Amino acid sequence: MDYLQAALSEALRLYPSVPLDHKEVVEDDIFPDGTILKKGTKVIYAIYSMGRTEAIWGKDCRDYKPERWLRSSDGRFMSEPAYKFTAFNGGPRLCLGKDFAYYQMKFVAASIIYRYHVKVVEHHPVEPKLALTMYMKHGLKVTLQRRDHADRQKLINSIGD
Ligand code: HEM
Repeated sequence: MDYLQAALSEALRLYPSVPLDHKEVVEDDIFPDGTILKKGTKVIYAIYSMGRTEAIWGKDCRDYKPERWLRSSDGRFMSEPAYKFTAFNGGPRLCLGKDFAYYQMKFVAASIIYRYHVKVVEHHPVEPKLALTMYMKHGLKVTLQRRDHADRQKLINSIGD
């Protein structure tokens, strides 16, 4: 489950469901870098871009690497600060459904992987469609091959290896 949590977090880093978010300044303020913010100013922050910024995620920021979320010593999942991994917003308005969303994603992924071998159709174009929430422009075409009982049992036995 640690690896699945890491894989889902890595997918949300590169393809956040909410790609852009905006806030309104409630009273005059100054950002740590000196930017002056007047009351009423609208601030847009690009969650999509932040997930692909080298200064935040390092040289391999464009690569899909679930391992970056796993502690090298024991492979356990390590969360990142909400102001670094902003897919769920941060601070007092952090997504209220974050834990529930992970639970749902893991449940769906585990249920499918338990029953089927999933293979993405070769050369299928995978492109994001930017909107208020992000979609896949052409959906995701996959082939499913049902696992037989012995295969499912093997999968169960391998958990924790
Ligand atoms: C992968 C799934 C999800 C992502 C990426 C996500 C992301 C976000 C983001 C970015 C915000 C902040 C929006 C803003 O700035 O106003 C937010 C707020 C919120 N989300 Fe989610 N969300 C997810 C799933 C869910 C689910 C499943 C629920 C409920 C069961 C939920 C409930 C909420 C609520 C109630 C807020 C408003 C919190 C507040 O303003 O205090 N979210 N979410």
